Amino acid sequence: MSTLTITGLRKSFGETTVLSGVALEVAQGSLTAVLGPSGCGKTTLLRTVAGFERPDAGVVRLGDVEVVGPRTWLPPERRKVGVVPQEGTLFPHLDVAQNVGFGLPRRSPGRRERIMQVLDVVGLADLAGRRPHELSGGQQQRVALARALAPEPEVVLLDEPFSALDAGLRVALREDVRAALQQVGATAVLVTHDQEEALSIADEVAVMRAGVVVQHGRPQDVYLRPADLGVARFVGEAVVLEARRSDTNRVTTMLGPLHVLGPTPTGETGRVVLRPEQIHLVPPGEGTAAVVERTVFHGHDSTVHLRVHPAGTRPGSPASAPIICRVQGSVPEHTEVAVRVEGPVVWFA
Ligand SMILES: Nc1ncnc2c1ncn2[C@@H]1O[C@H](COP(=O)(O)OP(=O)(O)OP(=O)(O)O)[C@@H](O)[C@H]1O
Repeated sequence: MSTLTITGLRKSFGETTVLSGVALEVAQGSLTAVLGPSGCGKTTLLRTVAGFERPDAGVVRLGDVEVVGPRTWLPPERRKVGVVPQEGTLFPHLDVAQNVGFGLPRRSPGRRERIMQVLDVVGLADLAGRRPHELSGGQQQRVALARALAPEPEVVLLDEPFSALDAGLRVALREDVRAALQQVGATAVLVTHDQEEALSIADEVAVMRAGVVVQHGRPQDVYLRPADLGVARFVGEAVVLEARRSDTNRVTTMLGPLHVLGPTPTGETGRVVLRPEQIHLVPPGEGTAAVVERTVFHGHDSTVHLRVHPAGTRPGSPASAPIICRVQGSVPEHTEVAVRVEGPVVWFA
């Protein structure tokens, strides 16, 4: 498998610009999740790398091979790219082994062994003789992955491969898919609009917005050091507070003085972003006073919506602000509590 390098990729459909200069590098053997809202150009990006769309400009390289460039255009079948689409792309009249072998030369020696090898990687060697309609949705997607891996592609592209599955199955399958990709050392790009999926299985996350990659990095960095407020709000839940710089790396907010992770604040006023799990409920008097407005139960935890009343303001006054935090169990509405922030925050001027 090779490193995938994309630079300056542009694509418009008529008047609509969909990709406006995408740059992305996916290291050999790693999985990058391309995360972005509906319509930001994720699928178009994948289709361009696969060769199903022809870009207006830009370069795509697989290792040393330029597959798209100013004077290069390799058709899909010459690119060594494996594609796992959303769903329902298996041939219904072929069994599992025949589906997996579809992209392999008919009479190549070792064909059967290769089919069984990749079925083994996805844990389906026992089902080689079944037809697609005899498989669950998750098994069908694993066959689709085996089919993509069979011809030993340089890169594997997965376009929302779990979106048609129910929540529980999706979590289990994405772990299996990650393990299978790792086992064969695949260079892979997974497109998703599900931020939890992106953060949990990818080595790196590339956040796309309006046709460009706005941030690319390890999941922890994208979550804890978002490049801008838009990324902060899209990747996980964000609490945004007005802030005033008080020292080199300190700011004053309605939740008290906070430490800034970086970049160092410039200017006198700005906003800081923190995550709900940084906000802790403490007994009244031990933090900033707040009132519980609503608790939303999720099973594993609850989101508590609070309204904070900074010192000197009255309930309902414009200076009070809504924030959220997470707790185990539940807190009744109208409970008077106090909140304290742990850990650093990120500043935006
Ligand atoms: N063949 C096409 N002709 C015209 N417009 C297109 C074509 N393909 C995509 N678009 C437009 O390009 C934009 C981006 O589409 P794309 O499918 O790449 O987004 P996406 O981020 O994958 O969205 P989703 O998550 O909803 O699949 C959309 O506005 C879409 O309508």
